[in-house]
Amino acid sequence: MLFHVKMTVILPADMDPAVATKLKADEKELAQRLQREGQWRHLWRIAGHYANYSVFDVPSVEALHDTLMLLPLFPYMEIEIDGLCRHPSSIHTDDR
Ligand SMILES: O=C(O)C[C@H]1C=CC(=O)O1
Repeated sequence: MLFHVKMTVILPADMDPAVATKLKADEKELAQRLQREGQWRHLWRIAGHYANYSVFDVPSVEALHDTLMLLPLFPYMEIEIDGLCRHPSSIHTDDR
């Protein structure tokens, strides 16, 4: 199942910079692993914002929820999710 996910990161203004740096490094490591494994299909920065648009390919809504909760920055994110399905006018036949 494909999901379009918008993640907006809001770090507390008084967060220790060293803690923020570690969280971002851990997040990057997991994000890159999930991309290599194929669950995190797309990851795009939203220009001008500490936010991204992502596409996840996971077996279920529960799997998406569990994956997002693993993200080190999850406690500092606002997340919006839309389920995706094929558009009847799409010319791409190689996707689900
Ligand atoms: O930077 C972000 O958008 C938040 C998060 C998503 C992937 C990652 O490495 O950090």
